[in-house]
Amino acid sequence: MVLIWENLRLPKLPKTRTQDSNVLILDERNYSPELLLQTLDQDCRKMTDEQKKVYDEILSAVDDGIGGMFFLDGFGGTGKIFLWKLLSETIRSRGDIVLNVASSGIASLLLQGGRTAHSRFGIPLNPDEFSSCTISHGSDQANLVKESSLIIWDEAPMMSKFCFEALDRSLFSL
Ligand SMILES: Nc1ncnc2c1ncn2[C@@H]1O[C@H](COP(=O)(O)OP(=O)(O)OP(=O)(O)O)[C@@H](O)[C@H]1O
Repeated sequence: MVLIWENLRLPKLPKTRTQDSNVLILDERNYSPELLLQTLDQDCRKMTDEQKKVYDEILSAVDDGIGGMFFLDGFGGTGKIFLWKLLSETIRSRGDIVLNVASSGIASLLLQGGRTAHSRFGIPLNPDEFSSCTISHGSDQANLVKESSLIIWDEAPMMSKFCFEALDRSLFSL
């Protein structure tokens, strides 16, 4: 007997992706697009002209895939976290990944899905000019970073420059 597979109405299995078993990636993609779009719709209208300019510039760098680094400075209460929230919601509503990190545990609590930069990237506690992060090539943590479209680092100037250099060095080797 010959079975013609096309004629058997078997359910189609979803395409498997290499990252489907990475719980860190699954966790970062576990946001409801419908809920995100609902709050986005309201909050996007509230943006000031200055916030909109920053939002557009960062988002177009993400969309164009050109990469880049942006430093946003402003007095307390001028809406930096408000902007991080909008950027995160926009990118997450598309099913893409944003890594929200902060220099301190307290600051990370204000970010959606926030973690300390030390914990997210495995930055050593006392870095020097030769330090690298503990994140290793091929690990779930490394694949999460590679899959991410944007990293938001709140209160970045609170950290030693060696932390950024360690991360930069490590990202090159992933
Ligand atoms: N365009 C806006 N429309 C309405 N509310 C806003 C807007 N921008 C900021 N806010 C609100 O103002 C308050 C302060 O904003 P936010 O916490 O984002 O400031 P911040 O610059 O991150 O402050 P800090 O540096 O102290 O952490 C928040 O309640 C935020 O929701």
